[in-house]
Amino acid sequence: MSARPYRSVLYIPGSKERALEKVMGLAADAIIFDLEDAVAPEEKPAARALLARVLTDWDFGNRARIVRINGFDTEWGRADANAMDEAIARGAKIDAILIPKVNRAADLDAVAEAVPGADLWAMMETAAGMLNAAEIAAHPRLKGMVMGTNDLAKELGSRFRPDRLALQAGLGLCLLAARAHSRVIVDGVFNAFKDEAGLKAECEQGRDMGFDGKTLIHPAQLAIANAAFAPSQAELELARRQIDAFFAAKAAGQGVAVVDGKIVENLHIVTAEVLIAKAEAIAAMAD
Ligand SMILES: CC(C)(COP(=O)(O)OP(=O)(O)OC[C@H]1O[C@@H](n2cnc3c(N)ncnc32)[C@H](O)[C@@H]1OP(=O)(O)O)[C@@H](O)C(=O)NCCC(=O)NCCSC(=O)C[C@H](O)C(=O)O
Ligand SMILES: [Mg+2]
Repeated sequence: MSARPYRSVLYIPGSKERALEKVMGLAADAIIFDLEDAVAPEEKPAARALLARVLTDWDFGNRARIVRINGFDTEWGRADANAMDEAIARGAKIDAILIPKVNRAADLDAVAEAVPGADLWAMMETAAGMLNAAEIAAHPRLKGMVMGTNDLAKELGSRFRPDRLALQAGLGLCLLAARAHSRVIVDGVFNAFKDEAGLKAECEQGRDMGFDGKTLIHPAQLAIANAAFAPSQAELELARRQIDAFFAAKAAGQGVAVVDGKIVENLHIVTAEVLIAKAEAIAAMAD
């Protein structure tokens, strides 16, 4: 699990200078500067140049900066990677390059070579990607995975359902792969950006499954994701009581404590400590 919070990961089209300015005042834990699907083909060269400039000259604070490039099988992918590599050499702060439609681990190699100065993240959004999630997660340069639930639904031919039944197998496979290799993993976007109740429900589903956060498409979605993926006061209070009770039991020579009628063992203490560390990391983001 990552020490840095990734509750809210906001996509911004790399072509929209106004939105790029606006994000410097928004409470996003991470930003995906998009050169892929949010940017029209005729705008891609200008968006690439704009991103290289703003990532060098502007201060995006402590938000993680992730650039989604076009695939290397398109006419824009290599130029995107080269532009970001050159920007890094000039001092741009780019934490990671996000590669779309990753099908297998070997898809990461060419980007790893082209941009040696940034971590790699993978869009998990194809049927082949789901089946190869474990080898993708094991790639030595990979640090994070992002669910691309729109593309995945398109490939599967599945219909939208509030419970995301058709996507559950893929979400679960990617989550297993990410956790097996200690990678960050964030859930897909919720397209109906004016539907607050729907977003809240989907955030809570992703959180309960184990995702670190949710990718978002509009600033109005930030507060809901930040709240859903942060530990609540009640959870923190319980975690502290579990820790106190466990160490009191241990001092008395017992390996198990009971809190609120439930057993607390070593493994629950690890979970409680991770929760408290997450709350501290979130508080540090706000400083
Ligand atoms: C969805 C939008 C097209 C809506 O745009 P718009 O109608 O302009 O929204 P508003 O008028 O409500 O905007 C209000 C202000 O907020 C700023 N804004 C809007 N969106 C963003 C943003 N994403 N980041 C930062 N700031 C934003 C506007 O500039 C307005 O500011 P102001 O001028 O001060 O009033 C639009 O939100 C949008 O384009 N969203 C991003 C879409 C996107 O990135 N899509 C690609 C990623 S999703 C994807 O690809 C998923 C994956 O691959 C998969 O397969 O699932
Ligand atoms: Mg996609």
